Amino acid sequence: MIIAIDGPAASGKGTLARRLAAHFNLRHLDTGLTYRAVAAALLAQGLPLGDEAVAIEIASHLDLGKMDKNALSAHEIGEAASRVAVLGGLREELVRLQKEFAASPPGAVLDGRDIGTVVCPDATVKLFVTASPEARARRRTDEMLSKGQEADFASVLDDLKRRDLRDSQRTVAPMRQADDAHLLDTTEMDIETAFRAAVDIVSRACNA
Ligand SMILES: Nc1ncnc2c1ncn2[C@@H]1O[C@H](COP(=O)(O)OP(=O)(O)OP(=O)(O)O)[C@@H](O)[C@H]1O
Ligand SMILES: Nc1ccn([C@@H]2O[C@H](COP(=O)(O)O)[C@@H](O)[C@H]2O)c(=O)n1
Repeated sequence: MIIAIDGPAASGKGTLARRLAAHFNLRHLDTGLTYRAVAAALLAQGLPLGDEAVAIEIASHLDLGKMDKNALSAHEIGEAASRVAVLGGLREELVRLQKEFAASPPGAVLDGRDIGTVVCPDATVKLFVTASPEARARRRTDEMLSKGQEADFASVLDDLKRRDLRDSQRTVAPMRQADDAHLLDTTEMDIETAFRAAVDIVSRACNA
């Protein structure tokens, strides 16, 4: 079984993907980390984020099992990831790795922006998880504050909106809801309610 989850930044897709993977005994890949890992390596080497040849080289050596979520979670790395994510050749290389991951038994949950449309177009079930920009900014601000980081709601909201616009308007594999994806709007749902709704969608799709 493959569960494809897409949605905008801080919509809660990663939280749902992790919990669904545990619930259905599947492996999980946060594909955003692959873009973040490449962006972080370019930043660390002081190279321009548009250097596609080096970005592809970095991607070709990426070990999906060694991506450090904590180290890659910084706000500025998310912004840089969204800039490298417009590079078509880099996407080809990362999508190749992501498809390989998805193809290994016993199945997997992948979350990102183009899982239902490009990486796993034949997924067993697809979810497009969203929430209002304000709800997402509130969640991200609270998350940053709880980690002892500085966070200002208004600038987090601006950053989210800018990143969503870039992700949905790029030419290659823009973020969009696949035609056959189930929309899950979690604006008014807490994590538990959203999880139960997602399990319900997946269970019904599997029994259909
Ligand atoms: N339904 C919800 N209600 C309240 N908070 C939530 C909900 N879902 C997730 N959160 C919280 O919101 C924050 C963002 O969630 P998460 O990291 O899962 O989003 P994401 O879509 O994977 O983000 P990104 O695209 O940046 O990786 C986390 O702190 C998470 O605990
Ligand atoms: N399948 C994907 C996943 C991510 N991206 C880009 O990476 C950025 C960071 O992703 P997070 O999920 O960790 O926030 C994101 O803004 C996208 O630009 C992508 O293009 N495709």
